Amino acid sequence: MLLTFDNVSSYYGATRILRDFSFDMEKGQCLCVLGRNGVGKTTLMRTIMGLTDRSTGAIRINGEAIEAKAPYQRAGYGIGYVPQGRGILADFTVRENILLGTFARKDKASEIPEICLRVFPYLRDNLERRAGLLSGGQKQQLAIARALAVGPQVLLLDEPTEGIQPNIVHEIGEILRMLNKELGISLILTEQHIKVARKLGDAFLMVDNGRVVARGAISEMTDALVEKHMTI
Ligand SMILES: Nc1ncnc2c1ncn2[C@@H]1O[C@H](COP(=O)(O)OP(=O)(O)OP(=O)(O)O)[C@@H](O)[C@H]1O
Repeated sequence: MLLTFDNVSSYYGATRILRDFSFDMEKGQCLCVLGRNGVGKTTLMRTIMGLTDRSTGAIRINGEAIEAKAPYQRAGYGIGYVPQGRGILADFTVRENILLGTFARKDKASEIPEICLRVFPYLRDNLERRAGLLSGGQKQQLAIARALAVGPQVLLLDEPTEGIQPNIVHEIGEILRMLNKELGISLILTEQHIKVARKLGDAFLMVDNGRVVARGAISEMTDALVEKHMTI
């Protein structure tokens, strides 16, 4: 298994957000994490990276326990993170933003890895542009490029299509599909667009109130399940 969560609880202060959370995912899969706002999807991503205040239970990457590792060490296991809101540094150039991703690499590469620019020609042609000047879709490309600079075996994407113009949602979806199916990078994504989830996902995880309430192959994600756990 690429990633395993075994009875994980995760906390902000004394508040437990994830509750006895268990799942696993195979290498090469695209896993879609679904659920209403506030149920703990972002907290799941942050728990994988070690960014919540505290967690209990076991987290394994390729069978190796990482729950005691610091966030930068987890990145070194090949986990790239595209946070909600993207976390782009507006005053830095495109080049500088991508280079931030390389700091977590084990080989300490100081050049922009070729893959980042091959996937995103716009970024290749605008390396010295200030990142704050980019459009929403271009900033999302930059956040994905920065995560790719880690050299990831798995990419965590928190609402990659949020705040992006409808015509660009499709484009981001195509890029993610290519990373997953052609380059073999595993994906974990939270997604509000059920259509995008159904198109990209191999497996799903439905979350409600900090718990896994359903999981399985994406073909098993019925409309009834979506209705029950996603409509307000
Ligand atoms: N830094 C924090 N400190 C305390 N509580 C937090 C913190 N971040 C999130 N929470 C709480 O944890 C719960 C889960 O939030 P989380 O952001 O993981 O949900 P989500 O499913 O990703 O929702 P959204 O789609 O709105 O981002 C919420 O009740 C939220 O108020």
